[in-house]
Amino acid sequence: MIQETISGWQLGQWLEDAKAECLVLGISAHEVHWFVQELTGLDRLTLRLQTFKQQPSVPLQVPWSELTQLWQRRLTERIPVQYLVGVTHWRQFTLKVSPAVLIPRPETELIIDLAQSAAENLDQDGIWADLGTGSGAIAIGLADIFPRAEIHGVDTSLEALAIAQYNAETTGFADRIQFHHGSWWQPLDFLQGKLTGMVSNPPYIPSNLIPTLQPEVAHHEPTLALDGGGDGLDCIRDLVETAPRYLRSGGLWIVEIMAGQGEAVAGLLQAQGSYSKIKIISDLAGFDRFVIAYLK
Ligand SMILES: C[S@@+](CC[C@H](N)C(=O)[O-])C[C@H]1O[C@@H](n2cnc3c(N)ncnc32)[C@H](O)[C@@H]1O
Repeated sequence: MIQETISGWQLGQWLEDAKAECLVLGISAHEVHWFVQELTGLDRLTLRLQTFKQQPSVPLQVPWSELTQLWQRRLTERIPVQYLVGVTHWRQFTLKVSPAVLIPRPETELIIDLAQSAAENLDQDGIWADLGTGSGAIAIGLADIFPRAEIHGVDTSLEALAIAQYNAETTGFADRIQFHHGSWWQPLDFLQGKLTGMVSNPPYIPSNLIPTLQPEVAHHEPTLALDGGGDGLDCIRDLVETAPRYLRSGGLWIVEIMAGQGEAVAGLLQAQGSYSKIKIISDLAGFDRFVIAYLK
């Protein structure tokens, strides 16, 4: 609901100041536009071309005082802008986020395309699982690319599952995705041997690295979503060991990993003995980012 307006000229002045503050703190100046875009009715092009400066009044979705206070919290507390505005954009979706969920990352968008191409010769109408669903992003992406598939999303966090459910509803996929509370496969016991594919972006950061991450991540994103134990591979080890019981023969196993973990994860899959066609896949920046395998 529009509660207030501000003159285009005043907004222009504020934007200039906010961008200068970003420069000092090493925050991308794009964030200011993104922040204003979410909290006003202005679109990206209008902000970039600054045509709003001639507008006598720009409508706001929150009072001006609240908008500026939120921005101050961005700068002083290093709260991610997505948590401040309550949404993020991921693939073609606008997803609700809160500090209860990891902010879905642009690099994770690729896992959906990978699942699609890796599943070309599989039964795409089958049953798919997104283990560690968080905001529900991957489950929603899978529902989108596999229009007749049955999707299951699992998380141990009830707060995350409430957000995932909300996102499934607002994106129109609620009837295609079932969310379950529990640890990895445990709530999917009834699907043993039936899964066409498992897609997961599990916690994979080594515990001792978490305090060294940028403050937006280390202080504000849920540790449950980040911490992969001593070497970062605790959850992945679990998924390597347990997935063969749930995947059907030929079923797909895809996991997001951290740069440098590719060889170790491929080694775990190899040693487990039930997988074939194990492949490490790099992201657009050229770092190990995903590992794919198929159940023999
Ligand atoms: C890295 S986040 C990924 C969230 C989302 N899938 C994404 O890609 O944006 C990892 C998720 O795994 C969940 N998680 C951690 N341990 C889990 C477990 N034992 N069983 C199920 N989910 C778990 C966390 O709550 C978090 O939502």
